[in-house]
Parts: sequence; structure tokens; C-alpha cells
Amino acid sequence: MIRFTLRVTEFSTIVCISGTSMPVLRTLGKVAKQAFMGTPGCGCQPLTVAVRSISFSPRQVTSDASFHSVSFSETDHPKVLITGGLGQLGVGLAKLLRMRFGKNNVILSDIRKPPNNVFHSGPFIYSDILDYKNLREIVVNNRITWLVHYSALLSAVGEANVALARSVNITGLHNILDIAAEHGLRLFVPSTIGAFGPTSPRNPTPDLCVQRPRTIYGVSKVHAELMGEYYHHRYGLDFRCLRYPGIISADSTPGGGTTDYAVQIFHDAIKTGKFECNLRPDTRLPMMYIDDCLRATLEVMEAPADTLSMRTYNINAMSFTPEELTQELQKQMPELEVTYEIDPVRQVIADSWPMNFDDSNARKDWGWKHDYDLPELVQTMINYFREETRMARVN
Ligand SMILES: NC(=O)C1=CN([C@@H]2O[C@H](COP(=O)(O)OP(=O)(O)OC[C@H]3O[C@@H](n4cnc5c(N)ncnc54)[C@H](O)[C@@H]3O)[C@@H](O)[C@H]2O)C=CC1
Ligand SMILES: CC(=O)[C@H](N)C(=O)O
Repeated sequence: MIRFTLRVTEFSTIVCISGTSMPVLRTLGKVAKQAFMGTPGCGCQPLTVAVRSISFSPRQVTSDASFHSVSFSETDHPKVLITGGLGQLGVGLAKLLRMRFGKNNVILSDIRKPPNNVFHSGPFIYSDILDYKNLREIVVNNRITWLVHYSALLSAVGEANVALARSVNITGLHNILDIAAEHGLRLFVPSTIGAFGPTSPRNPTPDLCVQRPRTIYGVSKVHAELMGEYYHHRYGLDFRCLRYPGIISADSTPGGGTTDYAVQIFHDAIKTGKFECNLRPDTRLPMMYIDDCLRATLEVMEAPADTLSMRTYNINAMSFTPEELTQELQKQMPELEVTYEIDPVRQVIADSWPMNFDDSNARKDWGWKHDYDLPELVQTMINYFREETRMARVN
């Protein structure tokens, strides 16, 4: 049961999920009244009062707690927090951002234990996005200015656990939005090709069109796009969102999505020379190499606000089917054998998603340009795994 009560001078929300009651008191006070009245001209209402009450925080982090104790010099660099940072994309993004802004200016967080190499590569902190006060402490104590919100349950895993997906992807997002608005953060939330559905135009799919996804993942991502844009217009939140295609990476594994086959095929091809694909050979989906995805994320975060005519953009690189990916791989590994054992859940999802993505607005507004097409992607992935195999033999 979800109940919302909204008054002009007070905003109280009670959220009950799966029988668990989680009362959350939010106080907007005067800002609600001001915001309702709107601002002439730009249509944006700058946030002048906290979105939620910020009167106390019961769990203050002690001054000697790990990296919290470092004193930050005033620089132009943002202080970045990445949530859900131990998934397929977070570690790579932290590496890119640390190269640009300095190691200690980028904090990875997750609810899982980081592997040793990640733990020793820069600041890491435990953070459950469902714990609002703890999130606020982290933002305050570390003087965070940018928040990259990666925590989510992906499409296939989400369908297998709808209640948890709703909680993490929707309730978690509400916490993130309020904290970002309260503290004037620049907020990046990724959306996905999965934010479209069977009634969307699929070839190509433009930025603005019908969005009626049929997965909890897609529904939660449309919700995130709309809520982020709403907070932008209502409270002046600096919300930025890219709809990612399926992302392909060599050194990190996907977290349970529909596009996972396009990563797994490389692992299996190198290890066994065989791959069993869970999508039909003619299933066309937009895909992108991870380096392009992470660079796009940094570029849109750094883009001057006046270049952004929208706050949610499609980004695109390539589009292929399992059959086409196999053919490209077989140019270098002619012995590769691919068979098909269709997963009906993933197939139905894939059949409702875009086949090609129209990202002309991102290219026009902030100069988006991808580097990797299918041949470069395949070459890069194969090189990575061959080198890894060679190193394993040497050691
Ligand atoms: N990888 C892809 O192909 C695409 C990813 N995206 C989006 O990019 C973002 C990152 O994706 P991936 O890294 O692939 O996801 P992933 O599934 O690999 O990682 C998600 C992370 O969120 C963490 N998490 C789960 N519950 C949490 C909680 N309560 N508090 C904090 N963290 C929690 C998990 O431990 C996990 O490490 C997601 O929002 C996803 O929707 C969008 C399109 C494509
Ligand atoms: C495209 C995505 O959002 C993700 N990889 C998934 O398949 O769920």
C-alpha cells in the first residue's frame, strides 16, 4: 500500500511495501507554497529549503572514521559519490572520474563487500540507498557535490523479484532525489532502452515518444526520468539522465539483464569455443562498449547547463543481433559454435525494447559521439580475454 498526502504547507508521506511499514515524514514548509506559486521566466524553482526535515541525524560518523577524516582542500573538482558502485559499471566509472578529479574525490559505495583490488584503489563506503539518514550523513560528512546513482535491479532480476525491485529502484530513488535536492547536488541517474515498451516506436526510438514498458525495471526507470525532471523544474535540481543501451564490458560482469548474452558470449567463446544464447538469433538491440558509456556519463555531467535542452537523452553506438555478433566473432574464431535455448522471459522483454536508438539530440546539444562500432568492440573484447589467458598461463 502506498499513501501520499500533500498539503501546501506540509508534505507527509507514508510508504508501506510488502506489508512492511516505513513511515517517512517530509516537511516542505514554506517552500511548497512558494513552489506551487511558480517562478516567472525560467519556470524553475530554486531550492531554498530542505525537501525533507534535516533537523537531526542519529548516526553521525566519528571524525576518525576511515577516509571521512581526510581534510578536503577547496578545489574546483566535484566530490563524487557513486551508489551501487560494485556492479558492471561503477568500478569503471570510479576509475575514469578518479583520473579526472583525483582519487580521494570519488567515493564508491554499495551494500556488498568490495574485492581487494577495488577496496585498495580508492575510497569505498557501505551505503544502502534505502537508509535515508545514512545516505545523508555520507553526503554531508564528505561534502559531496555530484551523485551518480547506479544502484538498481536490472530487467531480468527485477522480474524475478518485483517487490525488491520496486523498493530499490523506486523508494531508493526517492531517497536519492530528496538528498540531492536538499544539498544542491548535481545528480546523474541512468535510464535505459528498457524504459520503452511494445507500443513505443522501435526502429528508431526517439527521445520523446510513448513509454509504456512492461517490466518493473522499465516502469521504475520511466518513474526516475519523470521524477528527476519534475524535481528539476520544481526545485531547480540539477538532474541529468542518459538512457543507456545494453553495455558490454570485459572486466566486469552484468547484473542480470536482458542484454547480458552479449557479454557472456565473449567469456564462453574464449573459454570453451561454445555459447548457448538465450535470445533468438534475430533479436536486434542497441548496444555500447563500456568506455563509450562511461565517457558519455562524464561528458553529460560536465556539459554546461545551457547546452542541455532536455534532461533525459538517448545515447547510441551500435545495434546488432546475436547472429550478427556471432558472425563478427567468427571472423577471428571460425571454430565458435553458437546454439540457441530461448529464455521466454528475456525474449518477451527484448521483443518490446528499441531495435535502434535515435540519439540525435545528444549529438546536437552536447556533442555526443561514440568511438566503438561492432568490429572495434569485438576486437577490443577478444584482445582483452586473449591477454588475460596469456597472463594466466605465464603466472
Ligand atoms: N549494464 C547495463 O547494460 C545497463 C545499466 N543501466 C543502468 O546503470 C546502472 C548501473 O548498472 P550496472 O552496474 O550494470 O548494474 P548492476 O546490477 O551490475 O549493479 C547494481 C548494483 O546495485 C547494488 N545495489 C542493490 N541494492 C542496493 C541497495 N539497496 N543499496 C545500494 N546498492 C544496491 C548492487 O549490489 C549492485 O552492485 C543501473 O541503474 C542500470 O539500470 C542502464 C542501461 C544498461
Ligand atoms: C539494457 C539494460 O538496461 C540492462 N542491461 C538490462 O538488460 O536489463
